[in-house]
Amino acid sequence: MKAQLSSIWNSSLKLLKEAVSETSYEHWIEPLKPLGIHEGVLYIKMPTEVHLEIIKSMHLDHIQEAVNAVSDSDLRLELVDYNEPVPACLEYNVSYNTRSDDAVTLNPKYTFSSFVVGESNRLAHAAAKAVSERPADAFNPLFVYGGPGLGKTHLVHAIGNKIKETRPDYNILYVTSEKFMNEFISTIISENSTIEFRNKYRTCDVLIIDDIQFISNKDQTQVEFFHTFNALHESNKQIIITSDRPPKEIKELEERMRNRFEWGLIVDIKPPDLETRVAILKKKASEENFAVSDDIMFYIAEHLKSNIRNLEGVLKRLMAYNVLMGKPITMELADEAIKEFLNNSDDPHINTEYILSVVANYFNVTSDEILSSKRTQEIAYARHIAMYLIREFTNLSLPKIGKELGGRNHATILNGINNIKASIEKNEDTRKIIDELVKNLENRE
Ligand SMILES: Nc1ncnc2c1ncn2[C@@H]1O[C@H](COP(=O)(O)OP(=O)(O)OP(=O)(O)O)[C@@H](O)[C@H]1O
Repeated sequence: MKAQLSSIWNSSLKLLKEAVSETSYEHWIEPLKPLGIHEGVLYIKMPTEVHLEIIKSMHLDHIQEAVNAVSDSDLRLELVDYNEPVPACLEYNVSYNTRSDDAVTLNPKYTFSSFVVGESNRLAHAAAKAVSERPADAFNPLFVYGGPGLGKTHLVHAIGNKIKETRPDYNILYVTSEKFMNEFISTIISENSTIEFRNKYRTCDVLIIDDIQFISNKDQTQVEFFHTFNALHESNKQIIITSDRPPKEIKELEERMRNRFEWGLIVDIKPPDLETRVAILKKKASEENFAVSDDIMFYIAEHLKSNIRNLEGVLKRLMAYNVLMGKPITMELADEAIKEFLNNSDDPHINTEYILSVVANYFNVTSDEILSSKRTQEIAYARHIAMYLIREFTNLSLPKIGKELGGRNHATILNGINNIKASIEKNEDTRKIIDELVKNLENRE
């Protein structure tokens, strides 16, 4: 397979050299690294974020044509971003030699200093710092949960990077639970590899396991992970876990596993507020030496609220437009880039009417009752929740929200929103209700 891979790639490079300009070839194509072929897909690693953007927008067709011309079968191309691990399907034959793994999988860019702290992630950040300073002593396990693209992986890599820096002799393993499962499956066929696998996972000093929810309905993998967890915990080694939800909401997770996750500290990361989103954008832009005006930063941050990966995506897209096509960064260009990244949760079509209907349905009342002047406790609470969600999901000003909510004044709306904000801080139930409603809003047909 390796011989086939290098022969296809080398022959493709020859064609590509003819097909594109010398500069493009040298800058963008030559540094690409073919990782492997699996089930008709050729995986190509991008050395930097800018390569990914440039290849996608300018050279993907060239590469596809060249690969088609030199291979017997149709191969689809899959671009692997610089910070993504080698796809699990290419990894079945990896050796379980532990020491080199951490260097490959911990992203050196994900550090505490590149992580922006705001209200939404303050506790998670503080806990992560404590664990990085006192592994296995502060909180064990540390369980970090939150929605997609909110910085869980970044934070746990930061712990790994910090420990690596301060304790170079530590053996740190970072793995997604999917990779853990794939490696575990491949051990089933040979006793030797089972020993190697257990050696690898049960003797490390720090195990970071990402997206644990993935193993929820995988019984055998859960059992293996349970024993791994016990072995590490008993020998006082640090375990760090991430998930898209808290342990009690992971369905089909064994009770004994759930129980162990609760031994240490469970912290969540919430979607960041506007100021934090702007601060993240500024940080990312300055890391790339990319100048964007404050107006445009705010504009992007106001439109993309629930996933930082999308914020970054817009910035990268603007960089590509700017670097490749020499386009000046304007509001219109930002708008164009934003449209490509708007997902349901940032969808401008989540409007007042829709939010009202979802909230009314949840509380088993009608939209009209929320709009009315009724003051029963339940309706007033539902009304405040609606105010809060409308503010979060739309760009409406307070007076506009007031107008759409039955002609209330802006002070009433502000009061309602502040009530919910305060309640989220001190009342677990309100936070849960908001989380559920956000899911309902995002999952609309
Ligand atoms: N507070 C932050 N400061 C700086 N960058 C951040 C922050 N939060 C997230 N990011 C960036 O957003 C991107 C997505 O973050 P990350 O991959 O850590 O999210 P995640 O929560 O693990 O998502 P998923 O559950 O989808 O895997 C990363 O590039 C990360 O650097």
